[in-house]
Amino acid sequence: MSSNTAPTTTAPRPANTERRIAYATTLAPITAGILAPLLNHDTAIALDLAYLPAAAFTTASAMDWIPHTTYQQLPAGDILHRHRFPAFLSTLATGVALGMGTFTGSQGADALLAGILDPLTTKGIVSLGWWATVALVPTKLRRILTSRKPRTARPTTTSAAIPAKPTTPPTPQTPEQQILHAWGQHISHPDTGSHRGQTLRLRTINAYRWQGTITAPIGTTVTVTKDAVSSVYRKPAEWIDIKTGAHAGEATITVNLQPPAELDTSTLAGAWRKWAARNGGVMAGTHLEEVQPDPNTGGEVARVIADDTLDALPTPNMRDLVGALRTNHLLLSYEPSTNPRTAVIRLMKENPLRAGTPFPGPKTLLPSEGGYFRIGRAVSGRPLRAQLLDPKLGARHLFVSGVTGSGKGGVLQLIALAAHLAGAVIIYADPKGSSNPAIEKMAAYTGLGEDGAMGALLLTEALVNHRINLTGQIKQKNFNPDVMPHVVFILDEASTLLGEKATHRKRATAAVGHIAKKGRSLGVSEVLANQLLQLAEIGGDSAIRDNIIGSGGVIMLRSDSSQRHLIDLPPGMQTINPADIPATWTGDDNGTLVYTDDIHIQDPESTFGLGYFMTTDGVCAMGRTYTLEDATEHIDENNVTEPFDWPDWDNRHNLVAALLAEDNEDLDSTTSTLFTGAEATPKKPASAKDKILNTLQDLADPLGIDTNYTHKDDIGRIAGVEGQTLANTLSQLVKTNEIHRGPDAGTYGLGPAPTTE
Ligand SMILES: Nc1ncnc2c1ncn2[C@@H]1O[C@H](COP(=O)(O)OP(=O)(O)OP(=O)(O)O)[C@@H](O)[C@H]1O
Repeated sequence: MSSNTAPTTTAPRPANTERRIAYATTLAPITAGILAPLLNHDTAIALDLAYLPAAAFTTASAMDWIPHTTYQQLPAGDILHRHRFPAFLSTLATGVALGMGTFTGSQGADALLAGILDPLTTKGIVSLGWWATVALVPTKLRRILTSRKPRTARPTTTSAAIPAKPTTPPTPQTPEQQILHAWGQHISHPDTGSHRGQTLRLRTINAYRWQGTITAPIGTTVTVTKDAVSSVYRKPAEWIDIKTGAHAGEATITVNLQPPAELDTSTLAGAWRKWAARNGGVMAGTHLEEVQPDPNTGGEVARVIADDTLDALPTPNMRDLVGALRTNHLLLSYEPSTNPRTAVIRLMKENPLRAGTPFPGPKTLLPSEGGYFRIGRAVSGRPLRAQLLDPKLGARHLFVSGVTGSGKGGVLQLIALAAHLAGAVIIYADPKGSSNPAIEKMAAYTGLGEDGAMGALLLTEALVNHRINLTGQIKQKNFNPDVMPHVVFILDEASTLLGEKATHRKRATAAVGHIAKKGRSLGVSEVLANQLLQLAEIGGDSAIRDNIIGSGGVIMLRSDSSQRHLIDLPPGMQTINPADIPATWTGDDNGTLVYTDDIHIQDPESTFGLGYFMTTDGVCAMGRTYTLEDATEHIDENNVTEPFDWPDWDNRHNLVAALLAEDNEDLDSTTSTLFTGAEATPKKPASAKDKILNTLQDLADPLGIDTNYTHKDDIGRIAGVEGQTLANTLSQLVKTNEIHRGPDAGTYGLGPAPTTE
């Protein structure tokens, strides 16, 4: 739909009227010249007097001094206006003829009319000038004088013409015409408009609103105001929106014909505009697009877009945004996207996560081509996915944080089940004791309690060391699951081993850091769960946090607000605050102020599993894990994968015992406060180092003169230390000069290597 300035079509006029006026205008001077000498004195004076106002009118008309409203009042005012210049010439010539005829009689009139025949005289020159003026009149009016077609007054535009006095009802018939007419009359009209020459082109019109484009004359800008439009169309100014168009001389206009949704604060659009996006508001400089109902939540969802004045959306303080939209944290979801100018806002009536999503079955945990499995649902309905093995990059790590009861165990169980179903080896360390029996059923090795968990950790580290050697030998650069199975090491309550007061802190920190660093290409994933993300809780080693979270991401369940400052949250997600998640779904602040015994208090439902999921899947969203209290029914205990690439696996229990003993020995040498006295000292198993040194001492020359060398196989057999542990311990003892290599390959002797002089 398009139109220019309001076409104000005048009523059809009898065709001859204009022609008659043209003839009269043309013939008036000649008629005056012929008749004037014949008039008696009184008639001549009356005619002269009548001439004066007519002359004044045509002169003023020719000079454009007469207001258009005056023409509108006159019969055939539009014709008078259109032919004002020939009318002026005709009046001029008529005045001269009238003057000559009435004041000098027939002699003067003859001289004026016939003087042209004697052009070289003064009267001839005057006559020539008069005839030239007279001749100019029909020349100007020739189109009308020669026209044979009945002529109707042509439609005119208000920017160029004067609306004629209507002879038929002038009201435009269609809504479009009415809008354009009113615009042409009151806004763009070249003489009377409030914003002259600023024309309107309509684009759309319906029962709710009309929209169009305002164009200013070249070289000027659009200055039409909402107030001006409001006054013309009798609509409140806040129903009207005027925005800059493609260039300074253009603007787009929307006039709502009924209260727009943006003004109704019970809608998302209204609340956003009035409270969130207001000047100085939490989301000033933004607007909503694609606002639509959200069947999942009974509320509304929309895209938040940065206005042209902003480069990127501001990062809202969620508390402010929740307040601005008059809602609560559990009913508002704000999801930024990778595009810094857009985000998704969801204002819910009912949080669909409250009801929880029952675990849909093992197939949801099977990895996609890219290694992603589903562990829950985001508030948008999108599945929440995590990844432990990337087909190209290798193993991924994960961090799960949340206060006690927030559902970390539930997340770990789902992750373990995904690993189990995918045929991965699970090594499970649970310092709390048996807090997740289902995971134990899936694990190839489980270490319970503090020491047990430490053993599982050291076992995983030894496996990583084995794979470092193995991949070096077979020259394998990237992880290949056909050569070695994927391993998932799960450490719950990590601070028990890594926290400031943890007994095994130093050793455990080194091991966790080592696995986090080397695990990717060796196919060993590390999944840590802890209440807090603070460095003090994870060995004081930022590399651990960075390597784990930077690898597979973090799942932040309900926690305290400081946690979000500890990691680099994805762009835009600085808004999230795990402390905003309440412990229960009922937390109505608008509840009763005064309680009596008969007031029913609803039992609260836990928000376990509810949190922010920031995994490598690219979305960072509020979501909740599937409801799965116990995974046992989905576990195949006869199908628990073991690390077939590691020969020492069969000896894992001895190995763990030796590694723990070694660690305890180190602890002993540095810690004297662990035990209160000699009587209280528990008998610890000897470490591999002790066993080897004792063996070599037993085999040494009793006189201490010669050095006896023993083959490592014999040392291992006598000391009861095997495989990798034997090799590692021997090389460690050589390094510390407690033993040295013998002249024959694979033999060792006690003490530092003898000096050769
Ligand atoms: N995904 C889930 N499905 C069903 N129930 C769950 C789920 N997650 C948690 N729960 C319920 O919430 C309770 C507490 O969860 P969970 O033990 O996982 O919390 P946590 O964060 O590990 O706590 P803690 O640190 O004290 O061990 C569970 O005993 C279980 O009843």
